Amino acid sequence: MGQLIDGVWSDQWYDTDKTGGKFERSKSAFRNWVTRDGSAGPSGDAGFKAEADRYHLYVSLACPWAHRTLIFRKLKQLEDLIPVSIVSPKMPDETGWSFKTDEGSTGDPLFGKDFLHQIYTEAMSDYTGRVTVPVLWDKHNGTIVSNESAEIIRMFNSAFNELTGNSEDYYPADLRERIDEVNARVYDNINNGVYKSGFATTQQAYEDAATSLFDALDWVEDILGQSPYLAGDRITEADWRLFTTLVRFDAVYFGHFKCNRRRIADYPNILRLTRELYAIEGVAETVDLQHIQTHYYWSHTTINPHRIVPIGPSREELGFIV
Ligand SMILES: N[C@@H](CCC(=O)N[C@@H](CS)C(=O)NCC(=O)O)C(=O)O
Repeated sequence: MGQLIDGVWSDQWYDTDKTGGKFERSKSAFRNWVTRDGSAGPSGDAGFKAEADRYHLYVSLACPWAHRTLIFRKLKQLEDLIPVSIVSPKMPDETGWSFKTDEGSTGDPLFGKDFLHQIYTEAMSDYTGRVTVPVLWDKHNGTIVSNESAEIIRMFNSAFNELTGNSEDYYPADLRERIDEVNARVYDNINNGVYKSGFATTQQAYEDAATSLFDALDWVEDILGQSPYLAGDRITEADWRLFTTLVRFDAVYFGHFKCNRRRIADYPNILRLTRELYAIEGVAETVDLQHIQTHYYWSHTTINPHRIVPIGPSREELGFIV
């Protein structure tokens, strides 16, 4: 996995030497917010007003973080307002994410670039850091609004409501404290926990991450035994943030990332939630198992040097379709 250094691509893998074999995720760099009237959001600059034909979303169908933004784009009826470009599922160290159409990318209709790192340098010519999806691009200011999925879904949740007429709220004021609390544990131990387990380079770091992951899944299973959703009786952001990890779990994290104490299919309540969310209109079409499996097994050659992509499982085998 490479990164940009002073605007130049460099093919370095994550350095876990300094952290005792532990994978540590770096912070996203672009942190502006689209708001209803263009005023500043919780971070970054003002000047990103919610408007039609202004923003463009770059995603990978394989990536759980980008997947959150695709789901919110559907749920909030933003498809006509915010077009999307999809990168190739293959992410080689030599180039990072690409727009190769013969590998399943849509290409880059906006700029005609070959690689996602060129979108980052289009925004900031001397950018240093990781080149990640999702990216929310602003055509008006010619820059990246945000490359932080947790914040992009909050923008999608409310900033465009007047344009779409959709006022569904997945982060309602009365549940915020509970949602934040659930998100914190789910992020650290589950969403990012699978990566900490898979990218660990010492036995101890792996065992610590995998153990915390399954403790957290047991905790989620308990919550879902008492209430239909993570924050009570309404579907919220907390459920969607967990969902994108759940739909990948048995297909890639169980094998490729060695998260193999149990499958999601072994947790009745978690499986029930996964199925229910999967069945919501528009959601199944955001789940692309081929991109998911190809990305992980093909791209991480330190874990899977021969790039062999397994033959399954299918949606039916995963139990998503009842
Ligand atoms: N904090 C970011 C993380 C995004 C992220 O790590 N995306 C991965 C794909 S799943 C990526 O693009 N990785 C490329 C890299 O780290 O070089 C977010 O949630 O938006």
